Amino acid sequence: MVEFRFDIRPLFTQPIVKVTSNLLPHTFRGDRRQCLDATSKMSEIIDRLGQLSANAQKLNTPVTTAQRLRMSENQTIYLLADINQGNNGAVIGLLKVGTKDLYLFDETGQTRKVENTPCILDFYIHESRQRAGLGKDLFETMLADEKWTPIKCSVDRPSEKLLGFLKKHYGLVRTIPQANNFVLYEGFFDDGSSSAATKQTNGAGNGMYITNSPNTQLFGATYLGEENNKKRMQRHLEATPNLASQITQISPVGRYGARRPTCSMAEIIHSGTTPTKGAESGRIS
Ligand SMILES: CC(=O)SCCNC(=O)CCNC(=O)[C@H](O)C(C)(C)COP(=O)(O)OP(=O)(O)OC[C@H]1O[C@@H](n2cnc3c(N)ncnc32)[C@H](O)[C@@H]1OP(=O)(O)O
Repeated sequence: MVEFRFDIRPLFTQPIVKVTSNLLPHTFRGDRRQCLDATSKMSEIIDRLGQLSANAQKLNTPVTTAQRLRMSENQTIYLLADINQGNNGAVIGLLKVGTKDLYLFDETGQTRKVENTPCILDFYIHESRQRAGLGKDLFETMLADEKWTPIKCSVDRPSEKLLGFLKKHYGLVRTIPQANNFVLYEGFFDDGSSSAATKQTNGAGNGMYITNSPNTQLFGATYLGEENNKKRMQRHLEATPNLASQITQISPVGRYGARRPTCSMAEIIHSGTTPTKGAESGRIS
């Protein structure tokens, strides 16, 4: 347990408090002087717990510091304390969460940009109190407060212990492979609304769309939550007979879309006219 030189109890009027960029517990009430005192103490608590979490995960630098929280716009730290410990009480654990815009692969390997993805960013329970259900208490409080469900959370580089925790308490096992450090579980993209979290409030509705597909180039972003999208596109295709062939002719992006070098042999054969498809790919028919 993590004890401090000061009494933590005025900061923890309840066992779990929530702290955002103002570095004050959500329950805090006080004047300016008390406010400065509280932010200074809370900074110390966050830095200590962040360092212990980094040590536990063998990270060179902490993921969680007071400075980082102060600079963040959409991160929240939940802190768990035992106010009956010793003379000053003790802090037991930390859970940092936030939302991010991420490019993610779905189950079919399609890339999607998901806005406001709920992310589990850092999680730590002091070694002396692990495996006693306290992590679950902290996590459940966070889920209820954020109105998130576990399956809709992405997890930033989870440790073996956290993987075990998610398996044990929420039955999360099967992951969807990603190209980044985030772990997603099967079911993340499920349900009609495709909403990554029930608390998404961005202007783009559920904020999820397929990227870089020919359809996106033709029709703009395809919002997956719209049940009528397929029908809308079908109607559009029927009304525009050439469109289906245009879709296949649209130049791809990335290295496949790069301009090919002119084939000088083809130029000689065709007297400087545009190379044929065969010549373009290096073959002379
Ligand atoms: C995105 C990230 O934050 S990744 C980093 C996650 N944090 C860490 O790895 C730091 C060290 N670990 C911890 O702080 C804690 O173990 C936490 C936060 C992962 C879980 O908190 P706890 O209070 O221990 O969880 P709780 O008691 O509710 O659940 C216990 C389950 O968690 C997992 N777990 C917890 N401790 C361990 C451990 N030492 N070894 C293996 N699994 C563990 C197990 O599944 C365990 O169930 P079991 O005892 O039946 O095997």
